[in-house]
Amino acid sequence: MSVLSLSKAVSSLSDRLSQLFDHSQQSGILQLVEDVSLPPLMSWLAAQNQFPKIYWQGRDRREEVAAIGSCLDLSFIEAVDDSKLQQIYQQYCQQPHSVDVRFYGGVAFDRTLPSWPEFGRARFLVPRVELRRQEDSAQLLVNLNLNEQSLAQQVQQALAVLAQLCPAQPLLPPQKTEVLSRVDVPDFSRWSQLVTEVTSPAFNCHTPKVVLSRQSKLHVTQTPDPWTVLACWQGRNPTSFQFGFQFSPEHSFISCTPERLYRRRQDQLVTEALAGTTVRGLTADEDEKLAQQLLDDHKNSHENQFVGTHIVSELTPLSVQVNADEPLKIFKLNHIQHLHRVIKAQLRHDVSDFQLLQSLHPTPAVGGFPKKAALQYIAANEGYNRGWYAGTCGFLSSQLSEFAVAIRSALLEPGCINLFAGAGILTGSDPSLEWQELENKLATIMSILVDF
Ligand SMILES: C=C(O[C@H]1C=CC=C(C(=O)O)[C@@H]1O)C(=O)O
Ligand SMILES: [Mg+2]
Repeated sequence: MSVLSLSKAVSSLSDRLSQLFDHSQQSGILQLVEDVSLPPLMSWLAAQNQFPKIYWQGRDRREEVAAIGSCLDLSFIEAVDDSKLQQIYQQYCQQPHSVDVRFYGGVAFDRTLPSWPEFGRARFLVPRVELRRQEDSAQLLVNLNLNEQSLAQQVQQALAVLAQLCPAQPLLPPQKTEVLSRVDVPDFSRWSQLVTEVTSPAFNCHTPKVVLSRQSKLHVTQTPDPWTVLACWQGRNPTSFQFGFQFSPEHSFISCTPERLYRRRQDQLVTEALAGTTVRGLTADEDEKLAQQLLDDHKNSHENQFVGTHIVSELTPLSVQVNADEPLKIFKLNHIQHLHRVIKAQLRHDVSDFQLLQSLHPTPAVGGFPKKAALQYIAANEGYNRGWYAGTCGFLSSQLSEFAVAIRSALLEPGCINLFAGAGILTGSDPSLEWQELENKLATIMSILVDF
């Protein structure tokens, strides 16, 4: 049987929705699925006028998702109530008729602090409509939440969303943005003070690593379309995760991050230590030499080691077995390269994604070591609110969950683009070199946004 085009699959699903029969004993999420031949998902998402909009592509390109609307939206503005989140999640995911319910969302860098409006300290949702590409299959899914409303009401809402879908439009490369001004927080002089303090023996003896970061606020004449920017970013770093959350037309958070927090398939977990950075060479020889220097460099290996050791010690009580790959490898991006160590674990059967998120996030690749002291120092000294930058974003489902670390990211708002970059500060860090590392980490997105 030939696979339906998206427009035919939408009509077929609409027909099926209209014919649904109300069994009053039904509860939870009812999911309708059609196999479909999909258009390019980012182009499709960019063309839609309904919110929220979510995009996700895993680093190994095994899953790509574009989703709009929601039938369940869990937003934690004042505090994250883990037990409530977990309870609601389990209630929706352990029902016999839920084929494959996924919760997409994110957790802020420091969930004990106020975060960005709309994004909250944590926000997870079950979309109304999802387009999913997985390995060789592609599906259109519609989710109905029978715990919140009657079947008839949910059907009506789903039909309205399907009726307003727009066809995908080709995405053109983004126009260069006119930057009126750029404000860095912290600025270089404050950054130097902070790096000097963190590397001083008096501080270092209790908190040996802090990942300091900077917000670069670009005031622009016109905010670009987030999906056009993300599509271009994806082209430059295809081996990174790409994701975006746009809860309303005004604000969007996009990321093209190389870093995985974890991927879990049943009880098999893959995570990693990604920290330690240098630039790419202009020739293959120079690139190789830079990679070797990075592998041999004491400060950078130490920077990575804090992350690996912490992850292994957090995973050990949750796992039957934990293995960290030896030796360290190199992860190459468009402008920079990182030290990389893969860590695998077989989880104990009673371990939930919420436990994993709590124990792994934030790793010393974005926070520091010890975690609590580093987070306190960041909150008191960095001078801006990180929100979802260096937070974690991804999806939860009963069989498969995956989260990326939200670095190499941008928050787009009316009239400004906020870019973020951080660097691990420890013994051996030099303020000017670490500042240059921040610039190197922004090089790809800056080359997409502005003319040099
Ligand atoms: C915190 C960031 O990068 C982390 C991940 C990889 C390498 C890092 C480093 O070498 O400092 C950082 O720990 C960022 O890009 O904003
Ligand atoms: Mg570094």
